[in-house]
Amino acid sequence: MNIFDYMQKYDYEQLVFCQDENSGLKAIICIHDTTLGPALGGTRMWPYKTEEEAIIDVLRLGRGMTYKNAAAGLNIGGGKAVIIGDPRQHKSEELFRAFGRYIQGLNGRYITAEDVGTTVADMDMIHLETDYVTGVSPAFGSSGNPSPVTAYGVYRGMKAAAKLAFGSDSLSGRVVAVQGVGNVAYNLCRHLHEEGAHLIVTDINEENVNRAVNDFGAKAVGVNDIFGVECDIFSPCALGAIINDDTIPLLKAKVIAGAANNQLKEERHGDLIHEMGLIYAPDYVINAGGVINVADELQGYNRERALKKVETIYDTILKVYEIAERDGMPSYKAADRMAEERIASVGKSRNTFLQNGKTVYHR
Ligand SMILES: NC(=O)C1=CN([C@@H]2O[C@H](COP(=O)(O)OP(=O)(O)OC[C@H]3O[C@@H](n4cnc5c(N)ncnc54)[C@H](O)[C@@H]3O)[C@@H](O)[C@H]2O)C=CC1
Ligand SMILES: CC(C)CC(=O)C(=O)O
Repeated sequence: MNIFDYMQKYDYEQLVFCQDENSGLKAIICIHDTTLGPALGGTRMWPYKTEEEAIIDVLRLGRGMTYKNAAAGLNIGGGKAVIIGDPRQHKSEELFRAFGRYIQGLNGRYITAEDVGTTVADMDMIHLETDYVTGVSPAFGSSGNPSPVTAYGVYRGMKAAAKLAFGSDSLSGRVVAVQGVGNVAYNLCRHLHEEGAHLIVTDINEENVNRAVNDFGAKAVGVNDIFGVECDIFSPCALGAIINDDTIPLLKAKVIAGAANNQLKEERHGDLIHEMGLIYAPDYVINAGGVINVADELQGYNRERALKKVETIYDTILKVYEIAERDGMPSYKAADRMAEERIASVGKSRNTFLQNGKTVYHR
């Protein structure tokens, strides 16, 4: 991979490699675009097989955050970080503190939070070294674990998608197939169960499957069977690239609405599901609840205000479909257009000179 060519193609600002021999830290921070504000996005800890795999992941995820934050109406740019390592084996105070010092060194250009493989306890350790971390324990005045709020946003977005597909946003009696019932999807299943939806779930982690079966009466199926089950809504809540050549022909759902980042393996898969008449709630629009919640901390956290904003994901999904219909394009492209237009217009207005006109938040 030619990194500079790729960065130029998608207009990345900065890629930071962090290593600390003492703690074993190997991390990469990606700052994609800070037109709207400091880059905010979580830190993923994952046992990447190669360094290239980690670089590609952080670049894709960081750019996704630019679009997510812009589409959510936040004054926040896009970035992400990855730590190469197994979250079950390689976590330590030294590692997260070393990582926190690298974040502090960026002086607010990048602000972190949780993602797959990291927890509130990890953010607390990062917080020992830097202020530029959100999703820290509520005891510090922070918003805590973003997953339940992400789940609430996905639930709201799923209702909007149901309205578009079925003419009613009620999920009562609807069958929802959920792939991956981890932190976000467990909370999503709770909302769906409370509204009277029927759940079909799968996960590579048996404990997580059993929890959904016991708590919400979900039906469990095998990991490869989830794509082809009879259902109204397919909800991808595990990892990315799950809408692809192998899975699309199996889908029986009319709606795709889930929490996972980067659900489309390639853009053409978004075109394909559009041609098939499926309603697709673009991933970064529907899963913005967590980042809306942690971004609220930058103004002094107010949960009520954050949840009110998360509720608007419902309207944002409807707006994306308005643009899609107006401009005759698939929903994923309409979401990109909406985000890009906002970044371009705010970027233009920032051309006016301001003494000390910094966009970095000081907490
Ligand atoms: N936690 C948050 O607030 C946010 C999460 N997301 C995205 O939502 C997704 C889920 O996030 P979390 O719930 O926090 O992660 P998590 O790690 O708690 O849950 C993911 C679940 O998927 C399962 N899984 C992994 N591969 C699988 C496979 N092939 N088949 C079935 N199950 C599989 C895992 O065992 C786990 O239970 C991720 O893609 C994440 O990037 C996006 C926005 C915010
Ligand atoms: C988990 C969030 C707080 C931020 C993020 O990285 C995301 O939305 O993917």
